[in-house]
Amino acid sequence: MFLRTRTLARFRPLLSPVYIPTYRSFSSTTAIMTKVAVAQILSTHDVKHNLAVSAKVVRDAVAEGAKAVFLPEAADFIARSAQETFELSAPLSKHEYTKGLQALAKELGVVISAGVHDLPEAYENDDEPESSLRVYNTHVLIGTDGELLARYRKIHLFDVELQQAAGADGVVPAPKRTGESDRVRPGKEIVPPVAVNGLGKVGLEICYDLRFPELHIIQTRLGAQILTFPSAFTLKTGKDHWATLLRGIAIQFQVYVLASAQYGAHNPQRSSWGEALAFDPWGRQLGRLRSVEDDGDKASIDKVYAEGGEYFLTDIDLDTVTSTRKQIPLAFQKRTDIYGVVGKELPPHPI
Ligand SMILES: O=C(O)CNC(=O)[C@H](CS)NC(=O)CCC(=O)C(=O)O
Repeated sequence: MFLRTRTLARFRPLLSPVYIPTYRSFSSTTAIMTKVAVAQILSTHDVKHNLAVSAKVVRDAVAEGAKAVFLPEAADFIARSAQETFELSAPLSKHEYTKGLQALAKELGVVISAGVHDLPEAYENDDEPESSLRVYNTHVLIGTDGELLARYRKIHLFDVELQQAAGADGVVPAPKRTGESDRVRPGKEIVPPVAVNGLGKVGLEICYDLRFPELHIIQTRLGAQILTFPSAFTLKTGKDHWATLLRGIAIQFQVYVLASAQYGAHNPQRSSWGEALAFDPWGRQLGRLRSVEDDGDKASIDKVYAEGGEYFLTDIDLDTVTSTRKQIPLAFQKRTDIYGVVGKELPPHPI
């Protein structure tokens, strides 16, 4: 009893029924549809080029009526080493790529979401040792006046060892290690969803975060109606996990899911799966771009991508959030009396 009371008290702010105002207005609102673009590009270590490609995507999408454009993780660059990642990174106030997007957002009156790499501002008290080369893997949301609406630094880092398929000779190569935390500092905060005109409340996540439902729970309890995942998925996990996880999130959290993606070979050591996707809160697919597997001839496709990105347009209609949540009222059926242990009290998963 004591434990349960404490647990509930701690989570009380997150348990308030944040959806109620939306329900009240359900029958009286007329649908407001907002067109958005979900993009995929092939970033390299050439920041100027990546900015030019990103800007072209944004301009083209806006010309077709997009009010917001979603660019992928690491849109500013994908570097060839930790050293290069550090050298190409800067505090956001001095960040060439982000400032370029801010100027563009203001010029065109568009909202832009993008993944970038940043370093602490001079005033920030960061625990990282002076000698560290690690940067933040950051999602910026830029408003129509070019202002920074939010900055979310990725909290879950992609430290994994993926088994590789056997080669033609039957020999299984050593597992492929990706140590994102070798070059990235973990973010320390969840950013509450950002209210954006016409889009409702936008929750900011990044790539690997999508595997951590705790973050989606918190984002949706705080009111998120859209969850955004700028990403750069691996070929192996892109093939088996990417689309399924994203659709599952849309259905389980009754949100729009917008997942922009990196596509193709960034350098000889590193490729991304692509397949930018969007789902509505019912789980219907709203748009999809190609994965590298869709393209037999990777080299020629990469050339297309090196010259420009791709995007699809889709409409966000907040009534779909409301109607989905009204039909299947998950938020009101939570058994928080039973699963109050989810969170800090839960012991680590025994391997
Ligand atoms: O390195 C950069 O500059 C940008 N960061 C990334 O590309 C990150 C870290 S390596 N990629 C992922 O999180 C892939 C997750 C993934 O593929 C999965 O969850 O299966």
